[in-house]
Amino acid sequence: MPLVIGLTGGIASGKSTVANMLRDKNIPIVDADIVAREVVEIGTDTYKELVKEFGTEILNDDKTLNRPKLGSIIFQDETKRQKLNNIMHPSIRTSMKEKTQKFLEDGHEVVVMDIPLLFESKLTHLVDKTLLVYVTEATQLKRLMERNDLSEKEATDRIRSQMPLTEKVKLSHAVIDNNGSVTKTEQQLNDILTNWHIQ
Ligand SMILES: CC(C)(COP(=O)(O)OP(=O)(O)OC[C@H]1O[C@@H](n2cnc3c(N)ncnc32)[C@H](O)[C@@H]1O)[C@@H](O)C(=O)NCCC(=O)NCCS
Ligand SMILES: Nc1ncnc2c1ncn2[C@@H]1O[C@H](COP(=O)(O)OP(=O)(O)OP(=O)(O)O)[C@@H](O)[C@H]1O
Repeated sequence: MPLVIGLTGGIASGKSTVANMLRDKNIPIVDADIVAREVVEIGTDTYKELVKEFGTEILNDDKTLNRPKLGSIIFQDETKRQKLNNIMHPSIRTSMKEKTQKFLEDGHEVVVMDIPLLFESKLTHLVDKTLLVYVTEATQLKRLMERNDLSEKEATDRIRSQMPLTEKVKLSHAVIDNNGSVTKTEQQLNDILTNWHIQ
């Protein structure tokens, strides 16, 4: 029986780090953040709707999306973020379903969907198992500020725009604690895959 795993977490909790470990095991990953970039390439319907809603101020000189600018608008304004979600999420969802289906048709037994907003967007029906990458809020804040070069306020706004990771723990089939070393994270991942009879 093929298995679709929903890999989730919070912003900067370590989903990509775990996704890379799974990729090294030749498990295909369908990454929502990558798909979210594809659906807003210049000229797509989603791109046009975004410009209509938020104006040309969200574009760079070469007409590509100015991601830091759009991020600074939507992460400090819940209403605007909801508008962005309403414009982008349908096309992201459609594309993710198609990509996953394609991997299954190609004969892959396990496919991972990496979806940061798996619980917030109520997408759990798309997957068989949910795997959470958990960190404390202190670790999350520190890693997010460092990785994205954000102020504490900017990083906190982003974290607050998502369901608390402590809530996601209760909803997940398995949890990886990524507060420690990458090696410890990999050991936990391997144990979970063994439990799920994947390796
Ligand atoms: C606002 C955008 C342009 C900022 O781009 P940027 O390159 O700075 O960030 P990136 O795309 O790498 O996202 C980083 C993380 O932010 C968080 N995040 C992104 N969008 C949202 C959102 N609408 N609500 C809550 N958290 C979000 C996720 O944890 C994601 O992994 C971009 O995040 C985006 O297009 N967001 C809308 C699409 C979306 O909801 N993506 C989340 C996965 S479905
Ligand atoms: N166990 C760890 N120890 C130290 N640093 C880590 C660990 N895991 C991840 N990091 C670092 O924390 C940051 C966030 O990790 P990563 O990019 O994997 O998170 P993410 O959940 O995919 O983030 P996003 O959803 O925002 O794209 C990165 O800079 C990464 O190198």
